[in-house]
Amino acid sequence: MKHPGTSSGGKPRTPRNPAKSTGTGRNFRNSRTGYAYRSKTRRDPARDVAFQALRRVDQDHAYANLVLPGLIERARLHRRDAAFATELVYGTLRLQGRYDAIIGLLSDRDIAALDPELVTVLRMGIHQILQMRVEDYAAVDTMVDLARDRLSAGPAGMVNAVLRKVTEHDLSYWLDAITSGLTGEKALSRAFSYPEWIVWALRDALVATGRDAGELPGLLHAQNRPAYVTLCARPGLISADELATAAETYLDADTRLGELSDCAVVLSGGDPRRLRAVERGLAGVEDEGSQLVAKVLAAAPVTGVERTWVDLCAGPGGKTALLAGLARSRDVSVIANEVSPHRAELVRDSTKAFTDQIVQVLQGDGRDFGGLHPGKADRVLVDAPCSGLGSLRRRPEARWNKSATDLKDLTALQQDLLRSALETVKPGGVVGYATCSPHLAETRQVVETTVKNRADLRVLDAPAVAREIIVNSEHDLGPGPYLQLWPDRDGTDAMFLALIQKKSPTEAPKQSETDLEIRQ
Ligand SMILES: C[S@@+](CC[C@H](N)C(=O)[O-])C[C@H]1O[C@@H](n2cnc3c(N)ncnc32)[C@H](O)[C@@H]1O
Repeated sequence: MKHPGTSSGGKPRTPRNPAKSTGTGRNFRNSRTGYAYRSKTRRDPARDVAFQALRRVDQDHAYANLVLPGLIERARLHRRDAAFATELVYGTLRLQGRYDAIIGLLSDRDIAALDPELVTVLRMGIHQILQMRVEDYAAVDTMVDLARDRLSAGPAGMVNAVLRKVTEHDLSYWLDAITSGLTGEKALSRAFSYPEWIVWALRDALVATGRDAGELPGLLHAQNRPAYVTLCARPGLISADELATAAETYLDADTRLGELSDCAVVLSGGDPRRLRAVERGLAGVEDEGSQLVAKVLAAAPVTGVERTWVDLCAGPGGKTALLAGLARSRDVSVIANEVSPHRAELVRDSTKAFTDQIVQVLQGDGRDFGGLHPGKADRVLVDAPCSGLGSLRRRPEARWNKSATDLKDLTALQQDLLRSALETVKPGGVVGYATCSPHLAETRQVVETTVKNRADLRVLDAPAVAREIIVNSEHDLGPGPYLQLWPDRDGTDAMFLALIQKKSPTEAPKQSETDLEIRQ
């Protein structure tokens, strides 16, 4: 099979593969992840930090993005080493399914019978050899040292033997080897390192949104690449241009403005927390797809004078803060609701640049909100808790922590939250139902089950609303009525948005308008 980003054929690899990617990709000036053999000392600090982080994720089910910064800080890694450790951790986690298949070919024991710490070292080594700009000898030697240091001499010998065999061939050879005899989704699952149920889910979602199943490998590849950090310049507080200038000046980063959201500033690198605008809440880290979801909801047609918007599942508050900026300019206030006390605090922090008159944060179960505040809001956002299959670029371990059975509870919760939102919105108002997952069970099926037989509701054409406000009006957002963004097509997380309007009382309900075709 052909795999994006690899050369064809299974030739023995040259000592240094110029096609190797750092994984950080697209032509920004200051990419600094190139990293060779750092020292001859036993414990290479960057690799040791990566090992510890990977063990915490494996053992304690920790989130890489939460444990890694602390480990980097404690080890006092410099910027280049920190970038190396980050790439090693994220890349190893994403591609561990592929690497486990290679280990399976090279080991005489089943991978489940191997010491998990040894498996971690092997995965790290294979990632450096096949994916990173690290010389083979450096990858092998440092991993042998790490195994000797963290494990013992026996496993170090196995690390040496396995990794040396890996260096004998290039990525293309190994992809052919691990997919030999497999076809279709099984082969894609192996090669691109996804659980098979996710491959099927992404395929079904692609096809349902009018795309070709042949685009699936490109999507899987895109979800394996790290996402650029994107900032949102909150409307009325700072402009995207001002924010970009600040990032270039203080982070020494290259920037580009968004193609979809006029608030978006994409960074080539740098720690955005160091920006005063971020510290003061004038801007925040937020994927362009998430920004677009909030902006499209704010742009949807509603009737009557607007007073209140509600964000039903607000934590940690990225979309609330963007909505607040837009609401302020229209003399509207925002109520942000969040069930988790900790995340409600995060919403307060995200919206600290706005007064209490603009944003009020409540802590409570969103499922009860509609019953408590019926007809309260002109616009309601339900950014529902979901499987997160659309943000795998940012959550490297997520694909391994979720299972298809998790979806049952999630979709029940999503339906309850959507029903509550529909109670909260006043006639003539609009509910935006969003997920950072393209899974059909969490997206259109939730919407279609909920609006079925409700003559008082209509589903609006979300891509049509989006087209009116996106920066590049030529950008193809696919057919409506739902907006489904894709990392490979749009460069965003795979966010979903449905806009549902509650008809105003003067409108005679027409049953045909809600007779959506439900796909089983
Ligand atoms: C996808 S996140 C929302 C992200 C947020 N809109 C943003 O842009 O920062 C979903 C949120 O829903 C919250 N949540 C889960 N169950 C909830 C419930 N029953 N009521 C309200 N919020 C809930 C989660 O704690 C989580 O913070």
